[in-house]
Amino acid sequence: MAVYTPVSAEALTGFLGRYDAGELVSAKGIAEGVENSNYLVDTTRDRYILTLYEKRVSADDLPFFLSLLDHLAAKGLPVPPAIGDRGGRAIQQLESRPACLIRFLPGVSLSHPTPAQAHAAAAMMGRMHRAVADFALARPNSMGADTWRPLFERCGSDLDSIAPSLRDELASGLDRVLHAWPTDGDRCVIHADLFPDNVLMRDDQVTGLIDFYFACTDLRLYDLAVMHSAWSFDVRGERYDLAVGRALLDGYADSYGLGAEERQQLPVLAMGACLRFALSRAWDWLNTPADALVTRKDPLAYTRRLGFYQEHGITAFS
Ligand SMILES: Nc1ncnc2c1ncn2[C@@H]1O[C@H](COP(=O)(O)OP(=O)(O)OP(=O)(O)O)[C@@H](O)[C@H]1O
Ligand SMILES: N[C@@H](CCO)C(=O)O
Repeated sequence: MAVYTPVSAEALTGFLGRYDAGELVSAKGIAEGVENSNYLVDTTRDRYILTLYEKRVSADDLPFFLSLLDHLAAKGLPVPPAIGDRGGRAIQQLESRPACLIRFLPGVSLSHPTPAQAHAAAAMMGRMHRAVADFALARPNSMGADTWRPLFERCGSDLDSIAPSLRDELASGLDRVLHAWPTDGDRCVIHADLFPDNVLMRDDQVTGLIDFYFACTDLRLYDLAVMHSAWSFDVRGERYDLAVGRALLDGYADSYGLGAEERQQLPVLAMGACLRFALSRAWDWLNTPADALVTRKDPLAYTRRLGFYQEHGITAFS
């Protein structure tokens, strides 16, 4: 569960006192998520999400993320902006961590998306890519292709303690993908982590896109490739769901467009996405203390997907 930083009732009451947000009624740690500490906060006025930013989110990046959320919300996308206190400040300190009070969005996080849900979510991604066309800020991808080999080297031979030959498998994947990585192609601000658990839905309607803390400027289609790798497989990465995979591409094509040449780039972009998540999960696997409250995510679920894309290439996207 992702509650790294406990928040005392006294500290939370003091924090809420800076806002026109009513009096504290209850606060519960949210089990989902691995990156930040999240609480569901009910007050006499409304329901909010309280996020305390942990290891991977730098306080220096928060203005970028919050401006992006404001920009998208102003364009009518269902994203959760941070709330300003009485002085208009959205970024606070709480229990010695940067913290924001965030608008609560309705809906439930998906665990097993249907094709109709995949279609709606990918169409929303396409809307998001259109909506950032006039967003002025940029942020390099802190988990972009240029970071994968250094991260692989930092994991070192310990990778083979996760699974025999994992190091060799990732090494050959990196050689293959980095050699073929596109140097051209549309770039824009992307979400970069649009997993099913970062989309809130009611039936087949998207009610929220959340967790923008990897958002960055990178290849636009890499965002779709991340989504394809995250949505189109069972959790262990063993079974590919053709109907969901197709629905993602159709949904994106309907709202943004997807040319034949662009489709050709998807296999290498998806293999890159697999390396990115296999490596970040492997790093966490090797570096999460045994007594941590967070559930480690399985890196092998992404090496299996990598194997699938290597085997099937463009046929996975037709
Ligand atoms: N604005 C919101 N409205 C409603 N629920 C939310 C909101 N933000 C977060 N949540 C809930 O909190 C959970 C964890 O949030 P989030 O995914 O942002 O955490 P994280 O630690 O950054 O996760 P991740 O592992 O996906 O990077 C979500 O799955 C969702 O259930
Ligand atoms: N969505 C990521 C966690 C954030 O990097 C994963 O499932 O590995």
